[in-house]
Amino acid sequence: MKTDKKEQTLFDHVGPTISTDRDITIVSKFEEPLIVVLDNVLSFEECDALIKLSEDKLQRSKIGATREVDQQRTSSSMFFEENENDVVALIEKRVSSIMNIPIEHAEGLQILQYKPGQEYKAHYDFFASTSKAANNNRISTLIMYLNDVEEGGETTFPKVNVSVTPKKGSAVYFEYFYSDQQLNDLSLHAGAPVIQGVKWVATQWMRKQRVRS
Ligand SMILES: O=C(O)CCC(=O)C(=O)O
Ligand SMILES: [Fe+2]
Repeated sequence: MKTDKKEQTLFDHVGPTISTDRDITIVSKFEEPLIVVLDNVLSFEECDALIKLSEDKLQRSKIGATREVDQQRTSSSMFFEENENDVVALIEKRVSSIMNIPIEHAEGLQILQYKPGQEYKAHYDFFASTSKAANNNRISTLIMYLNDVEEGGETTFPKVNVSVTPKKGSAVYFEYFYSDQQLNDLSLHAGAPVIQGVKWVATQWMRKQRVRS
């Protein structure tokens, strides 16, 4: 007999809200792989501050171990250093409680900007098992939306038919640390092309082991 027992998840919050220094609302949940839409993750002031702090530092996004510019990802981006300023420090703390992973496992917060026509084609956030980075692989992601997008720019999970519309201050969380690799493979996702307006997001990736001292 096949037992459909669900696998343990990293995200362990129960009930409709997560209490951090802000009360974060759980808007919706897709169960396996776990994909959670969250509201009230960032204040509008924090969204504006992150955009302002990163605006002058944006560069064409690079991907993979070779850090090459690629058609896969046409956005512009930058990384904050850990604890780079008070806004980032407070957000990192909050994000760590949402993701239920110690801050020492967090990569630097990444800011992405997409203009009309720009996108991030379907990909996995974890590194291929053949890659050196897989020794301390990513296990979960939180994508925070820093503005409303006029048209387009949804985060889509094509294998499970989930689509999340950017909304200023809200976020989508997902994880891919299941022992069943088939579940991890369902976390394939994309940033759909922006049609009208600009899209800004902040992405937090967590690693299995610590990356900060
Ligand atoms: O922009 C998006 O909606 C997706 C971003 C993303 O997948 C990432 O930063 O890894
Ligand atoms: Fe991603």
